[in-house]
Amino acid sequence: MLLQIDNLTKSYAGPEGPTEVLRGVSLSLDAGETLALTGESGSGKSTLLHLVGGLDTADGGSIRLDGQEVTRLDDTGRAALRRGTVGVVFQQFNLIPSLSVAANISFQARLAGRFDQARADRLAEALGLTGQLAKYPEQLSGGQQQRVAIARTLAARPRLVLADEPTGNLDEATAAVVIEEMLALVHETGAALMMVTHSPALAARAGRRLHLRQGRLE
Ligand SMILES: Nc1ncnc2c1ncn2[C@@H]1O[C@H](COP(=O)(O)OP(=O)(O)OP(=O)(O)O)[C@@H](O)[C@H]1O
Repeated sequence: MLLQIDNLTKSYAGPEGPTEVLRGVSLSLDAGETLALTGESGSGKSTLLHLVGGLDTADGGSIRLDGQEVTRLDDTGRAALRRGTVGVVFQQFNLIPSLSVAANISFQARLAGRFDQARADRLAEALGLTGQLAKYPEQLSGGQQQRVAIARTLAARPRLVLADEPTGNLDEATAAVVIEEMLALVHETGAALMMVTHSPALAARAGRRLHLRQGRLE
């Protein structure tokens, strides 16, 4: 089992005391599996991805990823997890402004020690970025930046891809390319994919679908 989540809980401080955002979430994901997570706005989808990606800490429960207990990792351990095991495509693209598009795409793969120029070139081409490689992030549209963030994640060949509305800023044809590339990575490397989406078409491409309602899976 690549990912095993048990009874995960998370609250945030609100104006009227703590709000429970995740109320005992359990799920597991094998290598090679794809999962779409749906649920209305505020149901806790992004929070769940952040916890699995080690970007935030849980209040209770456990997240075992590739044999490691994520909830017990310190900052250094979580950084190592993001460098080597998990690739995230989140709504904030977090591109590095001082690096060209080409350098942004290769950045994570180099950190993970898995850089492969041919793969980076292929991804740039598939995602329609070949003409943008010498530019800097601020010179790109939102949809182009999103594609760079996706290429960067897939170039590093993570074991688990966490994607939060990965096609949110993209037209239908580009969205279809993005999902094909994510599924190809899973197929080629035996990675797993967990994506949050409001798009029924995107959710339909995943092998499994789970719905989050008020912090609980159904
Ligand atoms: N850092 C935070 N501090 C306080 N409250 C937060 C924080 N992050 C999220 N929340 C709250 O937790 C709840 C769940 O948020 P989350 O972003 O996980 O929902 P979501 O299902 O991803 O929603 P959307 O589809 O709108 O992105 C919301 O009520 C939100 O206001």
